[in-house]
Amino acid sequence: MVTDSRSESTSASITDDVNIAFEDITYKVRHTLLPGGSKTILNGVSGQFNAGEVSVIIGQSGAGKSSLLDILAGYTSPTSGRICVNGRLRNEKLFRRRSCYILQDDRVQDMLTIEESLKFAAELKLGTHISTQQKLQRVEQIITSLGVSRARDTRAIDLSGGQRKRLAIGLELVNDPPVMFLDEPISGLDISISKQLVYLLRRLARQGRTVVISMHQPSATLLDMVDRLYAIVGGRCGYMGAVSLLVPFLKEIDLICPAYHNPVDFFIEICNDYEKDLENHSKNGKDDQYINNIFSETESKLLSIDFNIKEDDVCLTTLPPPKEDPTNKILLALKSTYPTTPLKQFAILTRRALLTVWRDPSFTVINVGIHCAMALFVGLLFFKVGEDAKYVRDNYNFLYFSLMFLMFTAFSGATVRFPEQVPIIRREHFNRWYNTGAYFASTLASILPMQTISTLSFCFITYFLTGQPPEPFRIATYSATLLLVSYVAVCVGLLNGSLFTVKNAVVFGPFFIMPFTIFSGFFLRYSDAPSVFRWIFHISFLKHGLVGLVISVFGMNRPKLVCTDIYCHYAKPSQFLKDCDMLDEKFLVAMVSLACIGGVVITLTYVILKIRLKLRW
Ligand SMILES: Nc1ncnc2c1ncn2[C@@H]1O[C@H](COP(=O)(O)OP(=O)(O)OP(=O)(O)O)[C@@H](O)[C@H]1O
Repeated sequence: MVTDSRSESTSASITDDVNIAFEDITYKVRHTLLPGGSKTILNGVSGQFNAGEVSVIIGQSGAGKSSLLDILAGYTSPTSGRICVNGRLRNEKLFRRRSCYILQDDRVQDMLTIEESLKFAAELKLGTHISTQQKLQRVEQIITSLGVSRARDTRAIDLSGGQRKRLAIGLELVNDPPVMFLDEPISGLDISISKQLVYLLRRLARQGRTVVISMHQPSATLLDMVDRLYAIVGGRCGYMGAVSLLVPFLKEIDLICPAYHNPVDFFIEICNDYEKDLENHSKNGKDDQYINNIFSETESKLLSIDFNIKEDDVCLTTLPPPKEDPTNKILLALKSTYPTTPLKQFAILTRRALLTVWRDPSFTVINVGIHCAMALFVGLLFFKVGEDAKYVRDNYNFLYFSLMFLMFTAFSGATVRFPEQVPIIRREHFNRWYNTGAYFASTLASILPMQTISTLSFCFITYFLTGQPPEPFRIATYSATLLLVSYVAVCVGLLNGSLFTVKNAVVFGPFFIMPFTIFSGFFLRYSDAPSVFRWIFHISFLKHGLVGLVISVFGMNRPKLVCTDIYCHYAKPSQFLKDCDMLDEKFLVAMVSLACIGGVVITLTYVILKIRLKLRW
């Protein structure tokens, strides 16, 4: 029956069917740590979704539709139960290679246009067995099929809610997966776009894909394009079968749907009152007698209805499968989960991130502008303090302020980076666009150039305005120190952002930075600190930064300074180094320490991001 129904497909069919069956799925969540503090979301539900069909999960809000979809897509694990693919226990890794999950959250890259987003997706998600020409053709087909041709050059930030939703769907259609899960894909779309979208999904299903969609309450027009209904009532199955058999099913338990009434509307209205009867009658999803004539019914209905949809506007051809033997399951399971190599992923993601950064004025013009404006202000405030021994203390204050300013700007800019991106990364990573390492490296590669420009602008303006020694070697060490400090601050900001949401990251930010500030050596010298706290100086990147700056300006055998007063205590720079507890400090050691702290923070951030994506927290 499945094969017959595919004859309407205009293009080649998917070669291997993926039929999904699930049995006794229970899903519980803990809302408190106290005993008994768990809530059962799904209660022993069973059912099956087949290739070639459009299956729709319906139910009231909070019934458990998204939870079931999350479990079927492999996004969350059930507390108990079995999921089988083509009659055998599902292999998660293999399944993820062949499926995509379009979540309810439709966040996309705001600074990219529809066409750019789709092209980046095609580059990342389609392997080398697809030519560039085919990739572009695919992008064109998706733009036309989703009805977004007129907005193709509009940045996502300026799209309407419905257009963003369609873009989010289009991004996952790029690689032509055999199994598609879509959570509420038509919410926020008008009826004509909803029809076009469901019709597209139906055509994709007819090419042999397994399409499972969750919807609140599909309208009668949409129902005509649906093959299988799976109704959830309070975490249990209330019906599984053909749309046309829902009314007879209800009649068997004396629930009569009024004539000319949408049966799904009727079902949703009465389901709460008859929860137990519905569960018993459908055997919690185990009864398959209502799925017998799914196709013949819906096909005949559909052919008799004018959908007012232009066939050519809703068409996606199937893509050639990768050159691998799909029957060799062991080899496939061992192979990388991603269609492109990590290096290629890194290159594409870096290009995408740089384009995004370049288009976001807060990261370019404003960032550099603020650094230059602040450098001019500070430079004038501490004008020429570096030339006179009388102002050595002021010069020291200037050095510390520079350190703090660059640290804070770098830290706060990086802090919001991950929390803003996590919903997007989570979706893309789950749908196997790229691995965490490639994404992480591309984030660093896209932040550091802008950080370098901003920091160096600040460095050079202040260095000359404050009258520091015009010696190339000192300029180089001074700039290198500030650059390294700002890079480490970026890493600490990323670490903070990898742990929290935007709000919490901003609240916790100062707590992250405070220990480094107190133990920087500016407020409290190493030798004056209680010995129990001294180790913190060694891990404070600000301490090593301050050492680097002070040595650059006052160290490295700097000759006696000019003194315009009767007496200058710090005319000899070595006296100042002694009083700062820095006489024995080495510039190189400070730089190596900074690099090591940066390395540790980067590694920690990467591990946390990886865990966060794995646990989907
Ligand atoms: N982690 C969780 N902790 C506590 N309750 C949860 C958790 N996840 C889901 N729930 C609850 O489980 C129920 C089912 O949630 P689910 O999102 O699956 O419903 P839904 O049918 O998709 O609803 P909607 O159509 O409104 O999206 C809801 O009452 C929800 O509050």
